[in-house]
Amino acid sequence: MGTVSGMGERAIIASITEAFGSASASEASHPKAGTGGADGLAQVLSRVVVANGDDAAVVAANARMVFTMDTSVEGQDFMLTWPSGAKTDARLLGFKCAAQNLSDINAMGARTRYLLVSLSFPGDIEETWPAEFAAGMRQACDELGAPGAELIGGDVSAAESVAVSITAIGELGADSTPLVRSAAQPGDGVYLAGRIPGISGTALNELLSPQVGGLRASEAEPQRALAAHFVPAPPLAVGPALAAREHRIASIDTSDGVVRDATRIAQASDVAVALDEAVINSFAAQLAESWNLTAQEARHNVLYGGEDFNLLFTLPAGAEAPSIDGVAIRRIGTVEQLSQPDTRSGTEPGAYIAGRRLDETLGFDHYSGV
Ligand SMILES: Nc1ncnc2c1ncn2[C@@H]1O[C@H](COP(=O)(O)OP(=O)(O)OP(=O)(O)O)[C@@H](O)[C@H]1O
Ligand SMILES: Cc1ncc(C[n+]2csc(CCOP(=O)(O)O)c2C)c(N)n1
Ligand SMILES: [Mg+2]
Repeated sequence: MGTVSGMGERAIIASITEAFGSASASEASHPKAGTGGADGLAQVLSRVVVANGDDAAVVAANARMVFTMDTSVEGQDFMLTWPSGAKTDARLLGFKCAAQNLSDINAMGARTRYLLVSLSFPGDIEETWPAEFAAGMRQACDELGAPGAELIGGDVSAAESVAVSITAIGELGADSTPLVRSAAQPGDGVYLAGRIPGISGTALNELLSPQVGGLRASEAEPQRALAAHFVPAPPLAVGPALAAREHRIASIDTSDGVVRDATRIAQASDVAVALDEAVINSFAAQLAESWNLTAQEARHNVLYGGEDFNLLFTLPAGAEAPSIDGVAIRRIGTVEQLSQPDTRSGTEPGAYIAGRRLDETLGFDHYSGV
C-alpha cells in the first residue's frame, strides 16, 4: 500500500472529509428549533452557512455556543506502537480524540454540533491513514450520541510524529444552564455517570508495560487493552439532561482521574468533596476482578487513573439522580463545607476520603515532572 507522500494536501483533505461524511440521520433530519424532547435531544439552533472547503466555515447560530479544544501528541498522549507491542490504528486514535472533545462539551451540558481537526503526520504513513482517522471520529460521534456533528474545517501539516488537535463546538439547549465547576455547595450529592473509573488507566498501564518473555495480559489480549483505553464511553445523554434541569449542578469530565477532577470542582466551588469509601472500594473490587489487579493497584487506578471521560457532577440534596437508559449513574460522595466541626473534611478545598485529603498531584499532569 502507498503512503501519503506524493498524495498532495488536496487529496488528503478530500479523503478526510469524505470518510467523515455528513451528519447522520436523527438530528440532521430535525433541523427546526424546539423539536426536541425535554432534554433538548433533537434541538438544533444553528446551521452551517459556508461549509468546509473555503478559507473558514460560517455558522449561523441562535443559541449559546460552547467551545473546547484538545491536543494529542504521539509519545505524550498515545503511541502508535506501545512498549507492550500493541499497535494503535488510525481509527482507534480518531475515535478517542473525538470522544475526549465530545466529553468536554458534554461536561458543560451541551451537544456537539461542529468539529475542526488539525492533523500532522509524517509522509511515510499509509495513504488510508487520514481517512481511517476521520472514520474513527465519525464512529465516535454516531456511537456515543452526537450523530448531528459536522466536520466544518481543519488543517493538515507534515511532522516527524503524529499530532492531533480537535476543536469541538456545541450548542446549549434554549432553556438549559451551563454546568460549571463552581456550582457545588455543601450538602450536595456527588455522582459519577459512566464506566467504572480506572478502566482506561489500567489499560494504559498494560499498553505501557514492556514485553518481557512471560505471559503479560497485554500480550495475550492487546485488543482488550486497546479497546478499553481508546474506546471510552462519555455519557453524552447525561450532560444535556442535567443542564435542562432547574437544579444548581456542578460538573466536570474525568480526564485526569476522579481525585484530580473532583479537586477541580472543590477548588472552583471552595468546598470539600468527601468520597464514599465503600463506593470507591466496590469500584476497586470490580476493577481488580476484571483486570486481575491487586487491591492496592485497583484502588490507585480508581482514584487516579485518567481518560475515562466519565461525568462527575453534583446535585442538591433531595434532587433525584437522572435515570438514563444504558448509563450507570452512582452516588460517590457528598459535598462538605470546609473545616466545620461536624464534618470530617479539612480546611483545604479538595477531595477527601474518611477525613483524609487525597493527593490530586497523583492524577495526570503533562508537566508534573514525574
Ligand atoms: N493554551 C491555553 N490557552 C488558553 N486557555 C487554555 C490553554 N490551555 C488550557 N486552557 C484553559 O484552561 C482551562 C482549564 O483546563 P483544564 O485542563 O482544567 O480543563 P479541560 O480543558 O476540561 O481539560 P481536559 O482536556 O483534561 O478535559 C480550560 O478552560 C482551558 O480551555
Ligand atoms: C503515551 C501516553 N502517556 C501518558 C498517557 C496519559 N495521559 C495522557 S493525556 C491524559 C489526560 C488527559 O489529557 P488532557 O488533559 O490534555 O486532555 C493522560 C492521563 C497517555 N494516554 N499516553
Ligand atoms: Mg474537561
